[in-house]
Amino acid sequence: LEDEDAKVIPVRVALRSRPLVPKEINEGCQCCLTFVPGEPQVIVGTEKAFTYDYVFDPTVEQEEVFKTAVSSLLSGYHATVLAYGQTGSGKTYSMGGTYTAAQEGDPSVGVIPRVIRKIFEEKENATECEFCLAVSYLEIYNEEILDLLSTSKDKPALSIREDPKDGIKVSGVASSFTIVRVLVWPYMKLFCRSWA
Ligand SMILES: Nc1ncnc2c1ncn2[C@@H]1O[C@H](COP(=O)(O)OP(=O)(O)OP(=O)(O)O)[C@@H](O)[C@H]1O
Repeated sequence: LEDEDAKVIPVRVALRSRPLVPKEINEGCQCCLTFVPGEPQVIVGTEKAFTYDYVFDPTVEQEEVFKTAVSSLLSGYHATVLAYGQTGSGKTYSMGGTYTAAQEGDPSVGVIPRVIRKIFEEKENATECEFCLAVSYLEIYNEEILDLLSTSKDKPALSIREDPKDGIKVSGVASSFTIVRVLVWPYMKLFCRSWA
């Protein structure tokens, strides 16, 4: 990397605030954040201001979150979308963790199904390229790595290793598939079931 490139931080942080859910409205809860129009800034209470790379207020829809967070999906870089937040804050909703095929085309669809759709659209357009697609699905819980696509009843904990040639690898991950889009949706169902 050139000196200038080395300074670029390859992590962008977006804050998403979800709308109040019916239970909160019934209990008389109120939003304690103020959003600064045109600025990626949020004010907590009256004076504590925080600035992020992006701020999505409660009116922002899934499409905009996806476009912003995953804009350069096929630009040739490894990419990670990490949802972080307290329980009930909207991680599963944002990531699309409750996806069902009946939701196809609905504005409420989250990041993961949108990424899958986008990859297959781009693949169909780039007829001059050869693609190899694979998917695996791991959960890290209590410092154990589990393969959520494993069909065995007692999922064995997997270990993570660093390979000098291939980098970080989870050994023993049995569930990598080459896939065509029609086969992804059953896996999405399996993802969402495992998540629940
Ligand atoms: N942007 C949003 N618009 C509308 N409803 C939302 C939004 N984000 C979250 N919700 C709703 O808020 C509730 C909690 O969201 P969700 O289950 O995604 O939280 P979570 O962070 O995954 O929680 P947990 O860590 O407990 O699994 C759900 O009913 C979800 O549908």
